[in-house]
Amino acid sequence: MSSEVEYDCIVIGAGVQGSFTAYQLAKRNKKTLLLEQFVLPHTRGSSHGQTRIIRKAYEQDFYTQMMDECYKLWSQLEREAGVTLYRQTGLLVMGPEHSDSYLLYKNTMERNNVPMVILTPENFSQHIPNVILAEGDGALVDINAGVLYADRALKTVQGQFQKLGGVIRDKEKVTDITPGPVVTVSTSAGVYRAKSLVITAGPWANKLLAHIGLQLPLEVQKINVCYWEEKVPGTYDMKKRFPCFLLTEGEESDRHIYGLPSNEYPGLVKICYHIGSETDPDHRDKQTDRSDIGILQRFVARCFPGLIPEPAVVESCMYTLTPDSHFVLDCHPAYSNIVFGAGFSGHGFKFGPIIGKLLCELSLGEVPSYDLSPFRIRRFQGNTKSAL
Ligand SMILES: Cc1cc2nc3c(=O)[nH]c(=O)nc-3n(C[C@H](O)[C@H](O)[C@H](O)COP(=O)(O)OP(=O)(O)OC[C@H]3O[C@@H](n4cnc5c(N)ncnc54)[C@H](O)[C@@H]3O)c2cc1C
Ligand SMILES: O=C(O)[C@@H]1CCCCN1
Repeated sequence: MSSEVEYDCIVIGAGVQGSFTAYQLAKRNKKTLLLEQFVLPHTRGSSHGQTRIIRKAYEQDFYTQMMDECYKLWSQLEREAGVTLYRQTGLLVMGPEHSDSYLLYKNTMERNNVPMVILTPENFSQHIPNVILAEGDGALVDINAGVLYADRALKTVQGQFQKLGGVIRDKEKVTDITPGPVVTVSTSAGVYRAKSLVITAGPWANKLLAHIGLQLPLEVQKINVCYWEEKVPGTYDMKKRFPCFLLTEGEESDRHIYGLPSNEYPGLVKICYHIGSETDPDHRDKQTDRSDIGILQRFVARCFPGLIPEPAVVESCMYTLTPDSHFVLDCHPAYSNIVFGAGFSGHGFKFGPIIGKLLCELSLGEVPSYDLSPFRIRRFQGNTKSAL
């Protein structure tokens, strides 16, 4: 079936970034088509699952500063749609008190006046019972951080997009892209044209970019999403405002750990390792490496005495990592009407509303609202393969 309609913009990929981009375009009265290879909703990419962390605690000013507006955009969407998408729990940041990473978090938050509480080893257990702070670790709480209801957020933003007249076509895999002043996009079911194109294909980014002669230095990893059972139900519950937590980066392998309070599966706390194993997104389930689970078991046994140190549920999700873990937001070097957002490196969900706004601005040829230099492809220098 071929369509004669010419769109202002086509967005490829209905994960969190593509859905927010499409929504922003529709808000700007642009005739927009959102294409998705799978039947929605699906669990094969990076945006599925019930919960994600939202926080201002970052090592870099630019992320902390973008989150100012981003919190406002999340609550604007909540009001517009009449749904709850965010719940405040706080985020506990723990790391060796004098390490570079821990100090970067602390200093960035102080510099940007992010509301926080610093916990001493003496008062830690009073505020955070049932967690053991490692010897020599500092601890602080980003007070306004919390949980985003991820699946609900995706459904909401896609619904708002459709209410604004946007068109979603799922179960349509993009198979070819022909650049030009009007871009032609072929799918498994049709051919579409638009003045501009946005590619937000998550782990499939390089497969899509290959059609337009571009390859980015991205690594796709499968993450084992582990849930751990409470010995006494309710000990680490979101309703009791048990916080999300993360360990700051460090040399030791057991530092790349984070968690969210029990919520989606009653009595189960989500605690995961922030490093996965390389995978091909079309063959995700062939990757069966579980070496991270041993690291998590030792951590849970040591620091979370109220949990059974054996995962009760293990699910899968994918990260798309850049070499510096910063996002890619840019225009194609040769075709300025093709823009892309990729490499969200396991921390992009909370930024969805801002990413949507920025990709919308880029696709309309406008000056972006934020300095995009940390996100441009020129930072990869020799790493970007262009066949042009
Ligand atoms: C375990 C885990 C925990 C995380 N925790 C957090 C967190 O706490 N906080 C946070 O902010 N972020 C977190 N993230 C990161 C965040 O979820 C991702 O950065 C974000 O979901 C990336 O969204 P995306 O839209 O880029 O990719 P995706 O959600 O993968 O969307 C891309 C879409 O493009 C579609 N697509 C691909 N190719 C084609 C094609 N040829 N034709 C049509 N459609 C196509 C795919 O099917 C997919 O639906 C986490 C991620 C994981 C995996
Ligand atoms: O984006 C986040 O906030 C989390 C931090 C820990 C790793 C997974 N992503």
